[in-house]
Amino acid sequence: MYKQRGLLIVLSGPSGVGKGTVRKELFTQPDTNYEYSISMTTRSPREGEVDGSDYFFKSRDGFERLIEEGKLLEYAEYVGNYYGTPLDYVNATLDAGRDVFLEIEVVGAAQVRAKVPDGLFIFLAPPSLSELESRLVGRGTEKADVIASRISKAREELEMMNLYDYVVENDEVTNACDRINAIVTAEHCRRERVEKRYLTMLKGE
Ligand SMILES: Nc1nc2c(ncn2[C@@H]2O[C@H](COP(=O)(O)OP(=O)(O)O)[C@@H](O)[C@H]2O)c(=O)[nH]1
Ligand SMILES: Nc1ncnc2c1ncn2[C@@H]1O[C@H](COP(=O)(O)OP(=O)(O)O)[C@@H](O)[C@H]1O
Repeated sequence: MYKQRGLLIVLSGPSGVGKGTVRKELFTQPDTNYEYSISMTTRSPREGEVDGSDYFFKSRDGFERLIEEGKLLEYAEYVGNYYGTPLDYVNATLDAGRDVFLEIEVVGAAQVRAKVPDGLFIFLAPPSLSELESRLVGRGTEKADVIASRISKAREELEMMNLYDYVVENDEVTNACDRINAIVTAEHCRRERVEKRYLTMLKGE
């Protein structure tokens, strides 16, 4: 029996643009139907971050073992730390027909694009480069040298914008969430139309 898999939604964009903020806001909305995939990382936890909730915090050896065992859908090294998406969780959730939401950087997103071409890829863009820099500085979670690396990385990351299905500006968090929800709803409608067409064709065989 034909069963529609869940939709893989990828939210990506430069560090400091507000991905985490927008994602957290989306997941507080009662009608949000996506499952958030918690990533693995070798980065140290920030104050208040909880293992298994914000990230699964891993040692470098432990992470490299996951890579060798093929347990990651994608991974990337980002400013000195590994980040990656657990493959089994994503597959099991999609197979159960539920949507999965990934919040990842651009190199990993490109790997997901190659493996899951029917995913929905959304790039979160800042209103301007200077606003991006002031958000990174204003967050105050990194030291000056790390902020400088992230800002220079952000310039490269912005060049990847044209590889995405949609670009959403994060001017206000609520606006960005509304735009993302509208895009996901439209994608569901499109997929339903395609599925109906397919099932009608099968019946007519
Ligand atoms: N490729 C990849 N990137 C991830 C993953 N999880 C988080 N990231 C990205 O890694 C970058 C650094 O994350 P983090 O250190 O938490 O900083 P922050 O997102 O800027 O607060 C961000 O761009 C995240 O979106 C993942 O599983 N895979
Ligand atoms: N729309 C917005 N307007 C102003 N500040 C924002 C907005 N979205 C996020 N921020 C702030 O920008 C900083 C970086 O946001 P964060 O979600 O940590 O970014 P990312 O996860 O992309 O690195 C945080 O201090 C956050 O409060």
